[in-house]
Order: sequence, then C-alpha cells, then structure tokens
Amino acid sequence: MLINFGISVINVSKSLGNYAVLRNVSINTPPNSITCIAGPSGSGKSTLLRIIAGYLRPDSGRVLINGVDIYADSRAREVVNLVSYVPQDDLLVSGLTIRENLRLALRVQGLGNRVIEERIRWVSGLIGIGHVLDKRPGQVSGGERRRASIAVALARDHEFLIMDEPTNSLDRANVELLIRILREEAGLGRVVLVATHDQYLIRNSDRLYMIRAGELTTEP
Ligand SMILES: Nc1ncnc2c1ncn2[C@@H]1O[C@H](COP(=O)(O)OP(=O)(O)OP(=O)(O)O)[C@@H](O)[C@H]1O
Repeated sequence: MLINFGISVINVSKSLGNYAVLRNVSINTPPNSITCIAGPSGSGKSTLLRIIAGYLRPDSGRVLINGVDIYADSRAREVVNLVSYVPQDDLLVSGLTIRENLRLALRVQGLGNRVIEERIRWVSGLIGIGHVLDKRPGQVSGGERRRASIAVALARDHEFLIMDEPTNSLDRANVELLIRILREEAGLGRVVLVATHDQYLIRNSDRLYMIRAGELTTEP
C-alpha cells in the first residue's frame, strides 16, 4: 500500500471551443478528509474532475497525484490506476449486467477471480445492490444505477476517490449511507473529492472549494 500524499492541482486552465471553462484553478485534496467542490451549474466542476481523474489534459498548469504529474510523468499510469472516478453520467456498459460490469472493472486491474467474487459480495452488501446484480443498467432504477456505479469505484483497488454529483438520484437514506461510506474511505487514508450541489453532503464534508465561472471563489 502506498503512502498517500494527496492531490494538488496547480494553476490549471482549460478552454473548450472558444470558452474558458477553467481559469487558473489550484486546489489541494489531502488524504483522510472529504473535500467538496461546489458551484452553480456550468461553473466547471465536471471539467475540473475530468482533468484530475486523467481524462482531459489541461491547457496549462499541473495535476500532481502523490507528487506525480499525471500529464507529464512516466509513472502517471501507475497512480491514475489508483484513481476511482464516478462521472456524472454513469459509465456502466449497457450490454453487461451489473455483476459483469463489476467483474470487468476488477479484471482490468488484474485482480484474480476469487478476490473479484469476494469484492462483489462485499460491495453489493455495503451499498445494497445485491438484488440487481444480474440485471443490466437499463433494467434498474436511476438510484440503483447510481449505486452500481459507486460500487464499481469502491470495489476497485484505489487510493483516490473522485465523484461527480454522487447523490444525484439517491434518496435521503442512501445519501446518509454514502456519507458514512465516504467518511470510512477518508478514515482509511484515502483522498475523497466530490463535486456536488447537495447541501447535506457539503455540511458533512471537511473542506469546501466554491467555483464560479471557472474561477475559485472560496477556499478552505
Ligand atoms: N465540449 C465543450 N465545448 C464547449 N463548452 C463546453 C464543453 N464542455 C463543457 N462546456 C462548457 O463548460 C462549462 C463548464 O461545464 P462543466 O460540465 O464542467 O460544469 P459543471 O459545473 O460541472 O456543471 P453542472 O453542475 O451543470 O454539471 C459549461 O458552461 C459548459 O457549457
């Protein structure tokens, strides 16, 4: 297990088309805590998370995960593999059942069959998706699909948990369950970074950044 030094975003800017989506954004997300990014719709939260998760290269600035610049360093793959990212639109493969989706994500990480089945049993109990494991994403409710996506992120080997609007489609009981899980994740020394509008989740976080029109307005 690696020692987690957290994530640092340093002066990141990004334009999409002619639009400056992010301007000179810097944030720090230490391990052992839940960091929230909040801001109005269109302020750049999802773009920032995509950049941090390794999916979108910034125009300028750096993203350091455990000190490794994920867009410049040859060790980038190693650390990005330990990022579990739940995008705003669930990334489940529609032709596979939830169980097959979980198996696929874990097999990609090189885990063995016995570990994979144990993890599936553990995570489906944790987040209450046992009854939908053999259904495809299109055959379950929005909340169940959301929990299935979160389950994939939790079941993978990871040290960095990044979630975009994770409480969307969740009822209050499941929001509370998610917060307990995030608290436990942080307690294990992981980085937990969440973009959200959810005031309840924000109140239960440790650190808050506010973003507006691509610029940070409030820092912890
Ligand atoms: N491919 C693109 N080309 C041009 N503009 C884009 C593109 N993708 C996003 N944008 C714009 O960038 C801005 C930030 O988008 P982003 O999805 O990061 O916002 P957000 O804060 O996550 O919003 P929400 O809370 O509604 O999900 C928006 O104004 C959006 O219209």
